[in-house]
Amino acid sequence: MTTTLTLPCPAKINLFLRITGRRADGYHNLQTVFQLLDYGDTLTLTLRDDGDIRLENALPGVAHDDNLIVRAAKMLQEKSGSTLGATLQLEKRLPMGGGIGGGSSDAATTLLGLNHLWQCELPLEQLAELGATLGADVPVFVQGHSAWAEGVGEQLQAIEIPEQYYVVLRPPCEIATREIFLHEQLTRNDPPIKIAAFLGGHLENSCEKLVRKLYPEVDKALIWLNQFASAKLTGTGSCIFAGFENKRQAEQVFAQRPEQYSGFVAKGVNLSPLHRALAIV
Ligand SMILES: C[C@](O)(CO)[C@H](O)COP(=O)(O)OP(=O)(O)OC[C@H]1O[C@@H](n2ccc(N)nc2=O)[C@H](O)[C@@H]1O
Ligand SMILES: Nc1ncnc2c1ncn2[C@@H]1O[C@H](COP(=O)(O)OP(=O)(O)OP(=O)(O)O)[C@@H](O)[C@H]1O
Repeated sequence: MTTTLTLPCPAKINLFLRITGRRADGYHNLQTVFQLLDYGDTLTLTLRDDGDIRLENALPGVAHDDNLIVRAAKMLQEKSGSTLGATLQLEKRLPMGGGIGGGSSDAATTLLGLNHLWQCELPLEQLAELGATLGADVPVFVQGHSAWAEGVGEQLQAIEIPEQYYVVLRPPCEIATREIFLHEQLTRNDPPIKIAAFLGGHLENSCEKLVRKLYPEVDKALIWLNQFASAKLTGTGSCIFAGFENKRQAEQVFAQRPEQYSGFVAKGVNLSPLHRALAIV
């Protein structure tokens, strides 16, 4: 029986983001394409038979019980009726408040990892539904495929995207998703498009104009990266990205970045590294 698993929590970028309306509960209906990346956090999950859920390393500013990893584990315990517990160790690489889905991906890896260790055998659809209550980006990480998404990101259609290398830069600021979605100047009336429009053209992120205005550091970073390739905001920021045909080109651009930008180079992948590791295809 497996008692320990070490699993990836990949990042995502939104290749474009349209906001098509606002629901009665205040959440926004979106159209986006989630591109999964082969870079992210790493989570080690070890079985405990006393039922406790213990995350060993705290994140700055996040209380133990508020961490999405702990919340996901407790939720699965409750839904599955399992009496088992887990010790969890997180190696955090993804910047928080970056629009690259770090917290959501950690939660998804927790759900899939514990589903396996505790032998709950809940199907991915049910785990995605559970995950959606923790964060709008959890379902795509649970389903594990780059996807066209609608609704608040839970209506997913897996798609194959030509694999490219991305430079992802993190300007020196953190942006709360909530702040952008609550802002009165956010564009909320993008006409809905069909998937063919994405496949055939160049689409924008509807949060970008507002984020550039509120966060001049993001504006500056986009101007810098745009010298090399078309650069865009992911999610509600603060990270930005640009795609390149090969790893060498991406690494050359990344190496020239001004020192105030952190970030990474990653390959866009259609199948999640998590699903590859768990051999769920
Ligand atoms: C912008 C995206 O990153 C695109 O992938 C996601 O939709 C955001 O997902 P997330 O960070 O998991 O967001 P959540 O933690 O679910 O929501 C944070 C806050 O953002 C607002 N929110 C979020 C998603 C959405 N479709 N509409 C919203 O209005 C809500 O005020 C919510 O309280
Ligand atoms: N395991 C976790 N990792 C990161 N953030 C977490 C975690 N658990 C709780 N949080 C909280 O969630 C907030 C959002 O974190 P996250 O890294 O997912 O932001 P994001 O990259 O903007 O996400 P998204 O792309 O989904 O908008 C953090 O500021 C933090 O307070």
